[in-house]
Amino acid sequence: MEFSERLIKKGQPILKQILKHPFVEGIGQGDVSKDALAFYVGQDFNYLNAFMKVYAAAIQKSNSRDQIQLFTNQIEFTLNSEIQPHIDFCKVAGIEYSTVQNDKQAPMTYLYNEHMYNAARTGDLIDVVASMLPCPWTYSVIGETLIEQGSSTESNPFKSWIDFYAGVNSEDKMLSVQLFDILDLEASKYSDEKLKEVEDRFLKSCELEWHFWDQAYYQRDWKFV
Ligand SMILES: Cc1ncc(CO)c(N)n1
Repeated sequence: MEFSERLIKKGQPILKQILKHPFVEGIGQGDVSKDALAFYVGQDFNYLNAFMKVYAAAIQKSNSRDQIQLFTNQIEFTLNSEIQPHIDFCKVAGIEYSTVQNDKQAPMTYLYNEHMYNAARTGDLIDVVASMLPCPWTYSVIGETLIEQGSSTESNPFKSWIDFYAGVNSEDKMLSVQLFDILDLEASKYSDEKLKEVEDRFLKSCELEWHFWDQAYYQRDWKFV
């Protein structure tokens, strides 16, 4: 079995939980609380800033110009295109995008960002890519699944959000395929023991995706700090 197949297989139980999460189901049903949406966008703005910096680490660790090109395109996409889904959520929440851009990192955002930075600091390209992949992977599956479920209707206020991650995500989907290809290419260089570590980084990021939705749904912030 290819390394990527193994990760996709092991990630299925978490992916299923993500698809069942009330925030994600709420997007499908066109019904998520304004507080949850505002909290999500503030945290996701922060997360995507970290995500772009981790792409920069992936560039440092790249082995070819094709890889450098891929990561460069992705930074550009995150910076200039991925603001659209944030604007979609802000519109439904009835807030200005600028009002959440200085929100402090909540605990799970901190954990997820630090988890990626750890891979950037201590790992090789394979560690960095494994920690980043659940981001495009889970969102492309969310988008596709919501489309398949018939949720992208004119009356759903999240239509544009769903279409972005399902359709534009032909781009996101292609991206996850390309990133899985990098993992397979790199995996051949490493021992089973090392690949177990890489798998752990990947699965932790999958779980952190679930926590990210959950944190925003319940607006869980630091309690004492
Ligand atoms: C936390 C998180 N994961 C994935 C994506 C998709 O890029 C996003 N915007 N935020």
